[in-house]
Amino acid sequence: MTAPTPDVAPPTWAAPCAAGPVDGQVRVPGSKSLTNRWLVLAALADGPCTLHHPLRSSDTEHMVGALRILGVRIDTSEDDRWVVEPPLERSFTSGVEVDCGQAGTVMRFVPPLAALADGPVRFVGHHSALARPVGPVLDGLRALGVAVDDEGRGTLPFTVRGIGRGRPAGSAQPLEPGRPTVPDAGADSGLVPPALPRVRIDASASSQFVSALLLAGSAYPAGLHLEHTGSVLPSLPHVQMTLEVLDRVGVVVDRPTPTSWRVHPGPVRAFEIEVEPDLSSAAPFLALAAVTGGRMCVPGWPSATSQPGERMREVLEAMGARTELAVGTLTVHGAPGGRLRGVDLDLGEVGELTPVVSALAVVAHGPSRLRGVGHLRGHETDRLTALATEITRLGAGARETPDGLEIEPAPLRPARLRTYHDHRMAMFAAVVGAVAPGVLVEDVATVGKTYPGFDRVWSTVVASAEGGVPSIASAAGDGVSINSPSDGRSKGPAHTELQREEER
Ligand SMILES: O=C(O)C1=C[C@@H](OP(=O)(O)O)[C@@H](O)[C@H](O)C1
Ligand SMILES: C=C(OP(=O)(O)O)C(=O)O
Repeated sequence: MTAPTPDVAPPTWAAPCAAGPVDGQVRVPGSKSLTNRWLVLAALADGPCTLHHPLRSSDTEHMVGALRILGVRIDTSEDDRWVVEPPLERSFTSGVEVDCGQAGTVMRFVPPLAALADGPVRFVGHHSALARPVGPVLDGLRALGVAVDDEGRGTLPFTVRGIGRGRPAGSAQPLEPGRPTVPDAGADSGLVPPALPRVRIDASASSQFVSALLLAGSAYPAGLHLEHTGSVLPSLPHVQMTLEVLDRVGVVVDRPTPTSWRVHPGPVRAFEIEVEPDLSSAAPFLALAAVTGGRMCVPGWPSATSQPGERMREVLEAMGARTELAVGTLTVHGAPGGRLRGVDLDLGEVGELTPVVSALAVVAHGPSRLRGVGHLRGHETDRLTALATEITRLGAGARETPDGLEIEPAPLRPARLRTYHDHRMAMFAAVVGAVAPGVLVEDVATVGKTYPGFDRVWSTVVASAEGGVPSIASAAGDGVSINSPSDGRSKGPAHTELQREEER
C-alpha cells in the first residue's frame, strides 16, 4: 500500500445536474441550533431530560463529547431519543480538554458551563476553527470573576479556570467572592429588583456570544445582566431562539432594552422535547425546486419557529418562486424554467442562508446584492471571500463589499469548486451544480457538520428529474421520496446554460 502524498487532491463529488424540474419530498434532520441549545440546558437541568429527534452530526457529537467530559451522562444509543442525566448541583469536571471541532455553538456555549467546573478546562478545536472569534464570551466570563487564559488571542485554544458551583442561587454575589457587583440599571424602577452582575460585550461578530452567556446565566449564583455594546447584532432570530428555549424551561429573562437581558438565577426545569427539523438544512432543497422550476415538499415544517431557515420562504418569493405551508408541509413551486429574479437583500438576521441564496443569485436573471453579512467572514471560513472566489471560478461575476456580495449572473462553465471545510459551501455548490453541468465539489464530506449524508439525499432527489418521468420511490433512511405525477407539468430540460441563453 502506498502512503498518501501530501499534495494528493481531495476526492471530489460530481454534483448531479437535473434533467428537468425536480418533484420530491425531503424530511430533513433535526436542527443543529436547537439540538445544541437543548443539550446545554439539559446539562444544567434539575433532573434527567429527553430530546426526541435530535440532530446527529459533527456539531452535535462535539457538543455531546464536550458535555460528557464535563461530567454529564448522555445516552445517544438511539437515534431518535437522547437521554441526558445532568450532574445536578455538583460542579462540572475539571482537568479535561474539550474538543470543539468546528462548532461555533460548542466553542461559545460551553465555556460559560466550564466556569462552573471545579478547576481548569481546556478548549481546543479543528484547525479551521482556530480563527473564529470567541473573545467577547471569554471577556464576559472574566467580568464575572472567572480567569481565562487565551494569551490575548480571543480564539481557540484557551483555558477557562472554573470556580465551581454551590453558592446559593440568588445570593447576589458575583461568581468570584469579593468582586464588586456593578449596580443594576433596573434599580431605577422602584421595584428593587435583585442586583444582577452586569456584563457588557460587543457581539457584533456573532450572536452566539449573547446566546452563550444567556444559556448559562441562570446557573450563576446571582444571574446575569448582559448588555450588547456593539452597533449591530447579527442573527437576531438565533437570540430569540435562545430566549424561547430558556422560557420553556422556566428561566426568567427580562429585556430592559432591545440589546440587554437580565437572566435571573434559578433552576433549569427538567424537560422532554421534540427537536424541530433544521430549516437551514432544508434551504438547498427548496432552492432546488426554484432553480429547476420544479416542486419540493418539506414535511414537519413548524407553524411558528425562531429558526432563520423559515425566512427562506421570503427570499424564494422575492426571487419569483411560490411557497405554501399546509398541514405542516412546506411546498416550494419554482417558476417555469426555473426563472428567478435578482434581489437586493439584507441577510443580517439570517446569515447562515447566504451561501444558498448566493447560489440562487448566480443563476438568476439580473444582478443581486446581499448585504448585512460582514460577520460571515468569521464563520467556518471567510464565507464572503469563499463565495466570491467560487462564483468567479464558475464564470459569473462576484464582488465582495464590506458587508456582503454583489453577484452578476453569466453563462456558467464547468468547474471544480472548493468547500473550505464549510458545509454550506458544499450546499452552495450542489445547488449551482443542479443547473450547471460539470460542477465538481471538493471534500463534500464537510456537510457532516450539520447534515451527514446530504450528498446522497441530494443525488436521489436530483435524479428524480432525470428523463422527465416522475416515479414513486423512497430511499429508506434518507427521508427522501419522489412525488407521483399529479400536476401534469411537462418535465422539460434542466435549466442549463443553453436554456438561459434562449430565455435572454
Ligand atoms: O446560535 C446559533 O445556533 C447560530 C447563530 C448564528 O451565528 P452567528 O451569529 O455567528 O452568525 C448562525 O450563523 C449559526 O449557524 C448558528
Ligand atoms: C455559522 C454556522 O455554524 P456555527 O454554529 O459553527 O457558527 C453555520 O452553520 O452556518
